[in-house]
Amino acid sequence: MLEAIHLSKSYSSGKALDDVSIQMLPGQICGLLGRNGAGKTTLFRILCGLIKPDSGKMVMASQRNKPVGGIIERPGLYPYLNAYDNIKLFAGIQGAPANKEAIHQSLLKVGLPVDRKDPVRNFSLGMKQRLGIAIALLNNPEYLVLDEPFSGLDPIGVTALINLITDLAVKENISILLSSHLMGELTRCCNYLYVMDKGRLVNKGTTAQLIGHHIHNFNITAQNITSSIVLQKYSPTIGVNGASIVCNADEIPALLNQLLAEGILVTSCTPELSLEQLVNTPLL
Ligand SMILES: Nc1ncnc2c1ncn2[C@@H]1O[C@H](COP(=O)(O)OP(=O)(O)OP(=O)(O)O)[C@@H](O)[C@H]1O
Repeated sequence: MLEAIHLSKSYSSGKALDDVSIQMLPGQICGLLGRNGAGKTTLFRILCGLIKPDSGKMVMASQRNKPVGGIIERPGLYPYLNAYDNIKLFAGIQGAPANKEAIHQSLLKVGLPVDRKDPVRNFSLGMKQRLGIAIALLNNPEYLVLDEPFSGLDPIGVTALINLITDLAVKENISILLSSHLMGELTRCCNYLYVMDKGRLVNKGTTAQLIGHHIHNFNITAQNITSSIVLQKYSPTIGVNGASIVCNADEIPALLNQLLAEGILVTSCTPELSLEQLVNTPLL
């Protein structure tokens, strides 16, 4: 387990981290949510050992030399080298195995082709993220931190990266911490969420707990939803293919049953996720 305990950090611009504590359990995928300037990157820099906190400490149960790997902001790649040579170079710098077999394994682990010979400047953003992750994994870390990994990716790229992250946590038993200012992506892959605002931790809990406590807007898709009587008690906003309602998450299962009994076939029911709700109504 990795524990960051009461971390604080100030810059000349002010306090970037104020008494922040988090935990990462083996194989857990944690999300760190926060608006721009919330302090996410500062926390990641401390976790990766790039800067020291003014106060607080990190406690890690690990036998490894370099237990934390990560990408802060963008993966730092050599754009004029191909993927193979990038890995070879970083493996050399980090003292990791740099033979052909090890490099091929690194590429395969993140779903990159082993035979692509052109420079990485030609790669899509998603491929560059994968290569960055391969480099972050060179020393077999137990903890991986990824700062804004979904930034700039299209929905297919986001889904592919979520699949890779989930695979790494399950198959390699790596604890992963991801940051984002968007809730949608994090709730799709994280078991546990931390919410930061102005350098402070303002909310935390399992993803299900946070959705259950804080999300009250739901979008229901069903073609014949306008004919529902039961939905009227929620004063729905009716759209072309569905309706939006405000209710508690624990009312949803019964409502879906009632809609089915009315002959309304719901094809999706999605919580409308909002960072504002998590920041403004803390659970801590
Ligand atoms: N090297 C630095 N020198 C001075 N101030 C800094 C430095 N790095 C960060 N800050 C300030 O600390 C605060 C937290 O910044 P940080 O980058 O950690 O937030 P963030 O949540 O990662 O934001 P973003 O999503 O915009 O990257 C901000 O007010 C920022 O301006």
